[in-house]
Amino acid sequence: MKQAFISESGKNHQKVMKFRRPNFPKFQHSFGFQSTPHSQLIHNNTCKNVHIHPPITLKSTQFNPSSSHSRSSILHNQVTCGFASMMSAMGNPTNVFWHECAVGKAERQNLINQQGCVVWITGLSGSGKSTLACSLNRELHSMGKLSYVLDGDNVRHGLNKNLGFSPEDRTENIRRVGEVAKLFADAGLICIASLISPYRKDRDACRAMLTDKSFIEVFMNMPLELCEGRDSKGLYKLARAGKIKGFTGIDDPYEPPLNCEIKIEQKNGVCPTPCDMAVQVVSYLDVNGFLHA
Ligand SMILES: Nc1ncnc2c1ncn2[C@@H]1O[C@H](COP(=O)(O)OS(=O)(=O)O)[C@@H](OP(=O)(O)O)[C@H]1O
Ligand SMILES: Nc1ncnc2c1ncn2[C@@H]1O[C@H](COP(=O)(O)OP(=O)(O)O)[C@@H](O)[C@H]1O
Repeated sequence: MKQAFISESGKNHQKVMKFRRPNFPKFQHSFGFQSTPHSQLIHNNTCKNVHIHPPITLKSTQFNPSSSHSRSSILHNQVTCGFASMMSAMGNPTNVFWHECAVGKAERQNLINQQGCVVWITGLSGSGKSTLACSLNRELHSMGKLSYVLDGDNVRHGLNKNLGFSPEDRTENIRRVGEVAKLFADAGLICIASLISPYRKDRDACRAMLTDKSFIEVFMNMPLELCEGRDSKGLYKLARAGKIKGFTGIDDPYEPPLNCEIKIEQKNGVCPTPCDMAVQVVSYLDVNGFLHA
């Protein structure tokens, strides 16, 4: 049987994966793993990353790394499997293989003495996302830490300039930024992504792209009245006048995070300064070991 099936077995994306292939009779495992909601089936000639809980060890006899027909690498509790016989997941290209390089994320991180991660800032327009992103970027820079900002507004001038604000376009906007952020994190950088990212499922999909707690969701928990009062771009006014349709917080929903790592909010009706907001995030990064390799 030239297929690898992944079947649902329980809640929260816990699934059972069974590999069946005549050339590898021993390679027939069932284990729970986290994956994206879309990954049901691995198709021919593709590779797939799965996050294994708990970590497992696969004997090398189960794979033949020198064979052009099979390939596998195991990093911590993440297994990368590539099988010529597998069939690709939804919409994935066929005949595409994963290429591993000699210099990996760990080496890059050692070089710059930090750990790659994604700081994902979400919140209403006007909640202070860009302000925090820039302030955090500056703070990290002054500490000798390498970071890069992916700002929703800016990315929409280039990579995502073909996207609007329909739910589908927002989902695609966030997916692309999530993928780019993942690459930056793999490069060893602290990637600061600042987007409204109003839908929980889209943010969760970005979280699922990363492993080992390196997705840090920061919720700008500012009341709509404050954001609207700021209205630095005049967009709320236009939205209230019906001149912009589907504006987040007015006639398009914002779904607040349920389990974010960091919440930035007012205290006694006073908003923290940009510097204080950045310090809050920096101390999280420090305590959680991201500021050293
Ligand atoms: N309909 C509608 N809803 C919300 N925001 C709108 C809209 N139209 C334009 N803008 C401007 O686009 C900026 C948000 O872009 P994002 O890429 O962060 O949005 S999203 O994550 O895809 O929802 C957002 O920037 P910020 O104010 O910095 O959040 C707005 O300036
Ligand atoms: N902590 C803060 N204290 C005071 N003003 C702020 C703060 N954060 C943001 N602002 C102001 O609010 C407005 C919107 O901030 P911005 O960072 O552009 O929000 P967003 O990126 O979420 O749209 C700007 O004029 C900015 O100067």
